[in-house]
Amino acid sequence: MENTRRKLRVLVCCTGSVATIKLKQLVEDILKHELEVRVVASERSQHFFDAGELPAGVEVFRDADEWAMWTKRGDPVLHIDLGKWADVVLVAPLDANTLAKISQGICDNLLTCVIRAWDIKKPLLFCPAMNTRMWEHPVTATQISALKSWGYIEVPCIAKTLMCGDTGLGAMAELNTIVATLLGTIENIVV
Ligand SMILES: CC(C)(CO)[C@@H](O)C(=O)NCCC(=O)N/C=C\S
Repeated sequence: MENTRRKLRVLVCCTGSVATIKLKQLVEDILKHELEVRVVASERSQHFFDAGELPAGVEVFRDADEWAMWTKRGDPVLHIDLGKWADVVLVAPLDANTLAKISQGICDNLLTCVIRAWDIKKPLLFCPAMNTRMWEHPVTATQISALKSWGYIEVPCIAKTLMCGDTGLGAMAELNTIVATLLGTIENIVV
């Protein structure tokens, strides 16, 4: 009896942290595990990666795609359709701005609209990444707690010498940690 189940679908959402320079490697690492990947890129995240360098077949969705696709009743509503498509959302990296927006329910771009409309019965993992000074500001812990209160799964940041030369917490978790947490989260999903 061949396996009639489809591959699990991972929606990787990337934001405007410099850690988005690791997106290509992250997607490649996820694809090693019989998973399907699509990417939602915020406008600022595009400064840190080249969509043309991602593995073939990995579609990247941007704010403009939402408006190009919907013009009249019956047209697809991208942020809803992407949420229905995905079995799991992985926000990697989650920058300070998007953390704040998600924690308050702000939805002013494709990425935050997908998350605002997310079915919280399905898993959502987030990988904070920001400068140490941002990480240590008390507002951060408040916002992280809000996301965890909804059942979202944090892949905690780690201490490194950051791109600006500061040394401390705020670096995105290592890719192997992110992928291991993802696999552990989805291993019991049956589609
Ligand atoms: C970029 C990378 C992955 C290199 O190892 C690491 O420094 C990191 O996760 N930085 C994210 C923190 C950040 O956004 N800093 C912004 C200003 S310092």
